[in-house]
Amino acid sequence: MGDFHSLGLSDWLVKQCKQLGIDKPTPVQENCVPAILEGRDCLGCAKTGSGKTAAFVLPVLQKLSEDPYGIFCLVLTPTRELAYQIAEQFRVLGKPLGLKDCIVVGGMDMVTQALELSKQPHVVVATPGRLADHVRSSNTFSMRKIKFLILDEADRLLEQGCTDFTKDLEEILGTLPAKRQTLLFSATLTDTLQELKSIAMNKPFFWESTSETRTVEELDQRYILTPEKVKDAYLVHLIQTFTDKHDDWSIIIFTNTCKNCQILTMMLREFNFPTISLHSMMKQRQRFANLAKFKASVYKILIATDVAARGLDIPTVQVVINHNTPGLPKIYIHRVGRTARAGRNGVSITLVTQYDIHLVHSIEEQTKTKLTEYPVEEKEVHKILTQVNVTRRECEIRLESTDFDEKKEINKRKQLILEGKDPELEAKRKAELEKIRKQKKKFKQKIQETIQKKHGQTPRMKKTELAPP
Ligand SMILES: Nc1ncnc2c1ncn2[C@@H]1O[C@H](COP(=O)(O)OP(=O)(O)OP(=O)(O)O)[C@@H](O)[C@H]1O
Repeated sequence: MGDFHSLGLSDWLVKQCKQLGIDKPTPVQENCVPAILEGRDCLGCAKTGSGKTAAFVLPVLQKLSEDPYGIFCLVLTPTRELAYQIAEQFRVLGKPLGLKDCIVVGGMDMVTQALELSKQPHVVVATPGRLADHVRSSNTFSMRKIKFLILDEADRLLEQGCTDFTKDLEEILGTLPAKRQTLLFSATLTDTLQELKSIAMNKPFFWESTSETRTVEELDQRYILTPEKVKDAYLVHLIQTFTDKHDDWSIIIFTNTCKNCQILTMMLREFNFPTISLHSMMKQRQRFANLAKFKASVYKILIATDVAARGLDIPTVQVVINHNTPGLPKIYIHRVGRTARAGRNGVSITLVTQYDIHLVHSIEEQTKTKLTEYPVEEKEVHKILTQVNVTRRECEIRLESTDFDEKKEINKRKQLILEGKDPELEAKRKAELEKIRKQKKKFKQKIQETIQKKHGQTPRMKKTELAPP
């Protein structure tokens, strides 16, 4: 493995890297940096925590130092927290250049952002929705001369998930020059490769790590098979065990909805665990504040929705717990990738109910790894089961007495109006879809039960002896 000099980077940049403890290039950096410096478009697919951010930040800074102007580079990323993290890397590595950056994300003041954009920063780091708003409403800045377009977590930006970025992306791409370098990075590019190749036009350099597995070797991947009603008792037991044994560990718990995130946070606090949450129903300033407190280890436990699944780089995270089994392998890959980063060790534990076993199988198939059972003293879990479930119910009642659901409804209606849709019609359509979804789920569960009855349990995944109360 060479050093950063041999990749074509200047002394000042190599020195900046050293100051950050970055001495030797990782494979994604070693392969992508020279191609980018040659002027090629680039698609880089490497595992979580492998240094993809520096793989695009370093060559951009090198080129910027040779011909500095603004706006030189635009980085798009799916989440607001990630935009701040990327901007920070640019700022730290680009300090000797006097780099000016501008962060354009939703939930923050638009006028301030417009003012900053008009000052022609070297680098703009943005989430697509808010930048598209600026493109539509303002003519005080131009991206006609940008040299680099970077899509970080590129596959997420192109897929039509719960937040669909494609329209905003189209609008933004329309304001960029055709002659530019386009760099696309993610740990999971393969599903969207064809679409990505059409964005990166001039015969992109494609680099993918050759490893058979799609998760890192340093990650110990575990599961616990549990009935739904015992999940929370397992969670409390796991956290108790980890916090008893390790002073300096941080834990991220992923859950499926904002409401569940809120309830679990309340519940764990009742058990005196230093817990904080991160989800999209929170005000943006609160989101940033909570993340900062977690990063500073003021709180050791972060409960989050998938808004925190991608990109966040917090070295102290030793454990990731999936309170629900992710429905898609790639979500699993990004979630568990919040630990075991940059060569460190880490553990992931996925709580699996009998109805999620097929999801685990498809995760294993995609990641080319086997999850192994996490040993738990079931007697200990039994002891706290009632107390945990009563506490959870109390938290649910407390949350119901607040305007949490109402706020969610208002937010949704606002969003629909902004998208030019009729909230009433949408509600009817959604109710119909929900009915169909429930019927399908029931049918699926019946089939699963019949199969399990016929064939007995999957031998590797024995059902835990604990029964729901
Ligand atoms: N060459 C290097 N040597 C040592 N550490 C590095 C090197 N390059 C980057 N790092 C560090 O590794 C950590 C992970 O890097 P980064 O966040 O860029 O990962 P990533 O590949 O983008 O992961 P994800 O897919 O989760 O977004 C960061 O803390 C970064 O400072």
